[in-house]
Amino acid sequence: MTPPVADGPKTTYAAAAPTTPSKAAVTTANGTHIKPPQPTPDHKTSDDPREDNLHLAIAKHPYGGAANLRDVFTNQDTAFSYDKRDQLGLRGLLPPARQSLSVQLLRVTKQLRNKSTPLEKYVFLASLRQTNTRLFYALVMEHMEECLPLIYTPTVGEACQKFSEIYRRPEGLSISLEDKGRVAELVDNWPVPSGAPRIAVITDGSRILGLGDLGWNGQGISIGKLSLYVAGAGIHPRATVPIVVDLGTNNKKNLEDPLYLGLRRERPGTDEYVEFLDEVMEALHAKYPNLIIQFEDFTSENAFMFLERYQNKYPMFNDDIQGTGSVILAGFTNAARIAAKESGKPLWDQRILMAGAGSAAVGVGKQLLSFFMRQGLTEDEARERVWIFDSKGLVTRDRGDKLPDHKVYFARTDNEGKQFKSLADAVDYVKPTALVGLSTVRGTFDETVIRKVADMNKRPIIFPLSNPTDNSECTYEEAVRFTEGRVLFAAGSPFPEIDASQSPTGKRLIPGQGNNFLVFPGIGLCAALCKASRITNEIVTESALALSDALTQAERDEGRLYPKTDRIREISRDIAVRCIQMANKQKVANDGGYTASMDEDQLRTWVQGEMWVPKYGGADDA
Ligand SMILES: NC(=O)C1=CN([C@@H]2O[C@H](COP(=O)(O)OP(=O)(O)OC[C@H]3O[C@@H](n4cnc5c(N)ncnc54)[C@H](OP(=O)(O)O)[C@@H]3O)[C@@H](O)[C@H]2O)C=CC1
Ligand SMILES: CC(=O)C(=O)O
Ligand SMILES: [Mg+2]
Repeated sequence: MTPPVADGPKTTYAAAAPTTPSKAAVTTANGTHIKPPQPTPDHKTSDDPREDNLHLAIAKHPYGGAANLRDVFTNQDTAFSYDKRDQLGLRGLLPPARQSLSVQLLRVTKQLRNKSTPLEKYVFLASLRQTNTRLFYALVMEHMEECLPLIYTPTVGEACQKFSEIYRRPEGLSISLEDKGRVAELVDNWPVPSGAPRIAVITDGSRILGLGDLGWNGQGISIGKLSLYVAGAGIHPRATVPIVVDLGTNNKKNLEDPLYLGLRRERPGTDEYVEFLDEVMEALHAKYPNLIIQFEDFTSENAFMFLERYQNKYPMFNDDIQGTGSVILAGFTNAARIAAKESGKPLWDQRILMAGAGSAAVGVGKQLLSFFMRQGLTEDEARERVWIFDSKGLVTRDRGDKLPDHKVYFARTDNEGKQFKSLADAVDYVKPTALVGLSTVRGTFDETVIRKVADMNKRPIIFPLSNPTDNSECTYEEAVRFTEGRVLFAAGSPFPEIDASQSPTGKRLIPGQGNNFLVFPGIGLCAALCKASRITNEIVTESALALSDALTQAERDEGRLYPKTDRIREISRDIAVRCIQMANKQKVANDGGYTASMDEDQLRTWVQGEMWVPKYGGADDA
């Protein structure tokens, strides 16, 4: 992520000693010893981004030992062995004690916990990532549940709002409209050899979480998402490219802020926008043909437009439309099973009212159709079970306003001329079994709305999914209180559990976190490993089914709708396996038949072996 120091020779990344777990024989679950076929010639390059033991290749730096400490990927700080200190010219530049990664972890955990606010913790963690990448990821992975809300939602929201203010040093690519015509040159400046980067997250900062247009400050979202690719799916940090395309901002506050680091201009019209994005996509693809590009936090109309424009041309997906659709399909399937069991009604007998009709809501609505269709409903019957509600009320064909294309599919025609301006009225009309919130507006699920849905259902499904926490349609505490603890709940940002002593049911209650971070790392890992030429809708749906299946019996017994987040690596691996199988079925895997030749156990072992682990290697971890 952070480029290596600029004042020395290029990193020795390409020359690092290769590890070749994929060539090793695989022992399957039944004990068979099978040697997988050899990879295609370009499958393993000397740039292989899994390469972890880069420090082995560091030579004594011509500008002095200190330069070795400044390379964030190779730096081990106090863990450098005495031999290596001699070899690299580090004697005297480090404290005398030599400490292992685990002792370093104790120190940084303490330092993190000594910070008082989430934003201070965010800044501390960002500084650690920019100083010693492996220690940062070891910390995040050791304390996943504690760190996730700091490097991701909700804290990343506040960090993006103040991104220019808390800026310390550059991370990622900033491609601005001023660079039009020379984007390829900028991409060439990215200091990682061609072939190595596997995943980019690109935002234009125009709709960051539910916080609106933050312009260049949206770079924090690309960085946050890619940190989860590394921590959650084992993508090598140097194989990630956080990108902000800066086309200006319509955020007056940013434009007037002397500290703001983006372009000081308003956003251009659609034609200029598209021409620029085309240039960016071409430049990235030309240098890195297998790069997976995740679109993140574009305004809804642009999100749909670019997905349609690029999805059959490049290996890309839109996380807000497709990732969110997948993660909510998984949680909804698990919730619907519980509700159906208790009500005795068929699994398909659901009526979903969505507050919000943007990229996320429409993405979720479309994925939910696949749930109904798997129960035997036709597409039209499935669509009849989903209602969308926007800032003007229930979306109907005869409402009188011109609907953008993405709303037309779900616009109702069965309302007999009646319009429903308040969500409470829409609830009376629809009689939903499930409320899904992707409206960006706190309080949309107020007491009246929640109590109505609670009166209609034994186990009401309520998913307030807007981020960050302050934008959530309701809190977990409210949902539990107004449903007497019967709610089946998932929110976009984390909420605290409710202790048995405070719970209306007398049992500990655990909220779900329905957030696309549970699926996008697995989808990206799949696409990167099998070099997918396209990320098809079927691959995305498969990720949802795999996530739903990932829930263990123990987790179900605790009432969870999603697996525990500290199992994210295992979940991402299993999602990647299922998605690779789907990619092979759809003939979009581009690895010369390498993954297609493995059975599921072999594939799981191979995927696991490809996942990067933050450690110094050998004796240096001791
Ligand atoms: N949990 C997760 O994994 C994810 C969560 N999200 C969250 O979803 C939210 C929405 O994202 P996105 O769809 O891209 O954003 P948009 O801004 O495109 O969509 C917001 C939608 O909400 C509607 N809306 C606004 N006010 C109200 C209201 N009072 N009642 C009902 N609807 C209202 C808007 O109406 P109109 O169309 O009339 O303007 C619009 O349709 C964000 O907060 C984002 O953080 C997004 C992706 C993933
Ligand atoms: C989670 C996410 O992608 C969003 O809130 O936009
Ligand atoms: Mg998003």
